[in-house]
Amino acid sequence: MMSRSYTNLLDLAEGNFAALGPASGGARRRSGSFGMKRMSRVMTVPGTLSELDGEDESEPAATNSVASDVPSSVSGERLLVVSNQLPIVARRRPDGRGWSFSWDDDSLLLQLRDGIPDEMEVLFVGGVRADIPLAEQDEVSQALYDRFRCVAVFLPESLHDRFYHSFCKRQLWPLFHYMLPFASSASTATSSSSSSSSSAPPAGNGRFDRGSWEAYVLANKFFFEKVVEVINPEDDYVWVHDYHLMALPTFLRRRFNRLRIGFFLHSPFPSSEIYRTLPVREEILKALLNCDLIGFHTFDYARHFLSCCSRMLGIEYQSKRGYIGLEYFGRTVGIKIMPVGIHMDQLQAVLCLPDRQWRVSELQQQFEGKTVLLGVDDMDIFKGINLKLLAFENMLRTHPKWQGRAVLVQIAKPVRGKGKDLEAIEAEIRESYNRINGEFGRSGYSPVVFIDRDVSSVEKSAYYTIAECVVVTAVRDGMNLTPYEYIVCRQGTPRSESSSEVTGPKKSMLVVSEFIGCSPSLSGAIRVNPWNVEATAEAMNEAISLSDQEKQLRHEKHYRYVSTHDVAYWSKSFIQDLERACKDHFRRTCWGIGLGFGFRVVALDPHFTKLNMDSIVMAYERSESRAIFLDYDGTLVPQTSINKTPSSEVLRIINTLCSDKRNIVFIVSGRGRDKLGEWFSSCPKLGIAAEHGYFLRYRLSF
Ligand SMILES: O=P(O)(O)OC[C@H]1O[C@H](O[C@H]2O[C@H](CO)[C@@H](O)[C@H](O)[C@H]2O)[C@H](O)[C@@H](O)[C@@H]1O
Repeated sequence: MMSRSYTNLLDLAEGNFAALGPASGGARRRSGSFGMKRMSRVMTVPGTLSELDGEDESEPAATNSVASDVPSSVSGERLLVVSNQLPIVARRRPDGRGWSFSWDDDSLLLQLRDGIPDEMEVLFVGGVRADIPLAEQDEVSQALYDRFRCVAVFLPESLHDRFYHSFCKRQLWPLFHYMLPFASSASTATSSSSSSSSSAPPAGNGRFDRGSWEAYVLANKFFFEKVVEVINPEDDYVWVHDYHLMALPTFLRRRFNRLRIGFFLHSPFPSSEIYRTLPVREEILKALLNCDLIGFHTFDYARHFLSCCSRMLGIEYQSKRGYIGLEYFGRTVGIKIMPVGIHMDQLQAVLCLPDRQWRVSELQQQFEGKTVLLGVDDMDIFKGINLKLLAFENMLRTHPKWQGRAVLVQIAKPVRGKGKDLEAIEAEIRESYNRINGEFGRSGYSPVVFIDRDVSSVEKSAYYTIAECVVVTAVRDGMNLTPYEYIVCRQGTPRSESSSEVTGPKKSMLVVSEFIGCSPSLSGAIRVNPWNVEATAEAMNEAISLSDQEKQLRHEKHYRYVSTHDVAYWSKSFIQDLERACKDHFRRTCWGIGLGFGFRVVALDPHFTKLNMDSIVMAYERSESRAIFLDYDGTLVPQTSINKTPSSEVLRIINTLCSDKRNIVFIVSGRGRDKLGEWFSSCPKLGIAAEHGYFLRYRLSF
């Protein structure tokens, strides 16, 4: 059953969110991208296109837009990459005056440019990972646009808090990783938000909170406004990333009916049994369906999404020649399954750095005579770090030969979104490694080396190089690129361009959770259910005990895959499919209908035209004999009406039509003959085709 569509985007568009406080000046500005009106690609036939169709041209001229002075971009296709955060590192200048910016080379969003055709300019729209004071935001925006073609989105602090920390991190992120809030959560705990439109107390422990949802939608609108500042709707592609921005496609589609929009979800998409607990489940599905292409890392995530569309919206998918599509009001929404990869050149460049070799030697000395198992994870609640420690402890106990010989090095990268749950897990982890080191450690031997700080890429790659096995025990993870990085580091790189000698050991072993996105791609890994501590312990033992030949074979297989399915391969494939999904866009007749999240674009093949009222009236008046077939539900009574009985007004109109001797009027319906006969007993000149025509009642009188 469908839930009530709660938030009306039109309200939001009017800024009707009193409780969220005023928006920042910059983001409230409505500015168009260019001060010129552009020729439409579609030649419209008078009277056949909806009046709403002109929305694309409705943007006012640029005012205060960062892009208002960039006419050169008017021609040529561009890609706008929209994400919660820009691929930019921001640092306060040492003298405290102003900021310095650089590209974030580790950002996948930056790396994806390698798969984009050279002639396509890439622009980024997103937040800045630093607290830029309001007074400096305009200057920062201009600098980021001029130097990096990055369009900064600044959210007011309280909105950002509710959008990111409350709705994204406490509601969507856990749910998408299969963690349901407790049904009986107390109202005291974690959420700092208050609902602007609900009388329920603020939700604790991740229970759905309307105020946070409203903040999420409003934050998405801030991103939308920034896109509007720079977009050329007829030339640009927009590629939206991840779960933070799932409402954005609806804002974009409302304004630009024919815009080419892709979306990629980096997190898992959960089973429909989990997803359907989300009170705004239909709203989010419908918003995503305003895209042209929706991408997932794995077949399972896509399958879950498709079954949600089927069960919650009644939309079925079709698969043709290897492409999966959902028919949505005349548009086909493509589904793309393509796991992301790593940036080969960048990683190989790190492998060539001189200080890396030095660090590798240092680590080799430190762990001489030991077998190193390695974990590299973000410190978040789904990475299963404690499960890994428990499995390692179990291995040391059940295979005592490893005591004094095996070391688990665990790198735990701190994350931005802290929370109560994370603190509890950190305490649990600490307790585990202290216990293991207490029980099995001895002078010169610490079985667990725990590194809870961000390590440089040089240092990380050095650890990968000396590790005999990488272990990933995440209980859920969208993709997880740790195994890929490890494989490339173990392969090493030619010492010089003229030599084929390699610096890596060219053998590797992986123990990976079956609940992470990279697992299906790594057929040589030992897959484990991380909740099964004993089985994971056995897998660790097996991995480090295998012969070198076996480790080499598995390594080679993985390396072949990882090196050919890199980040450029992923983005190129996505953009190609997006182009393909949109190839008919500008040929089609389309118009927007529906309010709030019910908004969608109805698209028609150009051979269809919309009925013109004047021509119908003229044809009616001219004709000598007419056959009139009327559907019942949705035609004579509204689809949504609970009372399905025809109104007296409907009966009167039908009798008027029937009384004209030139008319033969029929109701054609799937409804039963008894009910239709009863409802239209006062229309003796009306014909009825009941039960899809299986039963016919011809007119009773002339
Ligand atoms: O913490 P957030 O700002 O909400 O971002 C979530 C995570 O995003 C990135 O990870 C996600 O994308 C990766 C690449 O597709 C995928 O491997 C991973 O499974 C996803 O969760 C980012 O790498 C993480 O650091 C963020 O925590």
